[in-house]
Amino acid sequence: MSEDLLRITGLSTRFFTDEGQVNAVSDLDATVERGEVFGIVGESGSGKSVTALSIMDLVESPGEITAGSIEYRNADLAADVREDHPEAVDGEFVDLLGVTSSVRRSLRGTAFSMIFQDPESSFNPTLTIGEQIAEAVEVQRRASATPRLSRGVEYSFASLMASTVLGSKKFVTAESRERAIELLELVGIPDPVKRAEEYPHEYSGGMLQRAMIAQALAGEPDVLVADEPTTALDVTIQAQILDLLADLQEETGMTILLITHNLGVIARMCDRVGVMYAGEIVERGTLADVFDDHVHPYTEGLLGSVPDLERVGDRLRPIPGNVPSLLDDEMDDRCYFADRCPKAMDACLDHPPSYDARGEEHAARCVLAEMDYDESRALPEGYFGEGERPAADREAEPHGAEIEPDGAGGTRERGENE
Ligand SMILES: Nc1ncnc2c1ncn2[C@@H]1O[C@H](COP(=O)(O)OP(=O)(O)OP(=O)(O)O)[C@@H](O)[C@H]1O
Ligand code: NI
Repeated sequence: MSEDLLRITGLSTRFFTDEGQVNAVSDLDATVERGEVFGIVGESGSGKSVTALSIMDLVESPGEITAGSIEYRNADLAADVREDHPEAVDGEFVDLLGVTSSVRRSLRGTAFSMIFQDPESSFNPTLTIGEQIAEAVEVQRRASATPRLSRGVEYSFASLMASTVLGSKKFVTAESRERAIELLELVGIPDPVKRAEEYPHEYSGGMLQRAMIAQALAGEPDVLVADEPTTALDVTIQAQILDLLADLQEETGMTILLITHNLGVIARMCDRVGVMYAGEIVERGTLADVFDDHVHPYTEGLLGSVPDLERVGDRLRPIPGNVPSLLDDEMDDRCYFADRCPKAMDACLDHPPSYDARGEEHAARCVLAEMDYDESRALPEGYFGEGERPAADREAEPHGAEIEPDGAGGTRERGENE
């Protein structure tokens, strides 16, 4: 039996901009089990990256987590923080939103690591790859050698030393350099001893992506958050990087939160998936729940836009209509998908809660989880403005959505996880 590693409840993240309040993530619930690959999929602007940044505690001003809890199961951490933050501890779980930012910082790298679409941004062009990975190893070793609650201080002191006093070359021990070479080997960099001496610009995109994964693994994290890790790569390299992530997951037992706009990648990699729309998870469950037994017409639309998971290079047919504005002032209190939904009914004018659906952990924010579609209750054509809502029986002009196939997905059988 698997156990929950992360329990996210009612998470909301807002950006307080000059244009108004942007509801980037709203009342999001999800659980992630230890050792699984949990996918988050959705159109551009649906809040996938902000969800990841919220988990990593990397949301920057004017953004702010305004509600919810992110509970992380870690018995040692629970024991460490119980005295100072009893209200944040529930058995082995610690609510990360209830502890100090220095505790949060101490978890970055050791408990949670993140990789991004563009690896250039996570390397310094003036240092060799080997040095930078060794530095990450060093920082994590020092962090785990000190009591957790003082780590925040140790961290900033360490990075100050690294950057200004000693220069990172001297800061890094021979042991850390060796570990860096092992990590490069682990992620499949050929001739790692030699490649460790090279600079980021000497690496190809795929190799740099591998190096970033090595850097993220330096602290042996429990959870690797991968935000569109292969989107910028060509198809063959994408497939190789996904295979690498799957292998690493199997070897190390780490948990992966994989963010992608590509359903093929989800089908190939994930155990369970959350579908995001307008800052909410609108449907979540196992691959079988979501691919074969979905409730939400948005999920249906996304899947309908994948012509055939086995075929590479087909253009997708995007869901007609536009992604909604996330400006608080412009969000009506209704189902946010109703204006694009072919099955919108009067009941959809109330904002739906997350309903249990047929599978055990299958949930959907859609009244169709509770009732059948009833044509006599359908909202009239043009209810949300002329031409915005496609009628169920006609095809509207595709525009707006940006879900693209890139061929890296699709080799894994659906239903494998049933
Ligand atoms: N720094 C910021 N300031 C204001 N709004 C922001 C900021 N960062 C993100 N947002 C808003 O939050 C919403 C969600 O963005 P997010 O980046 O999470 O989308 P996404 O699903 O990751 O999209 P993509 O697939 O394009 O990466 C968007 O409306 C975006 O404009
Ligand atoms: Ni994103």
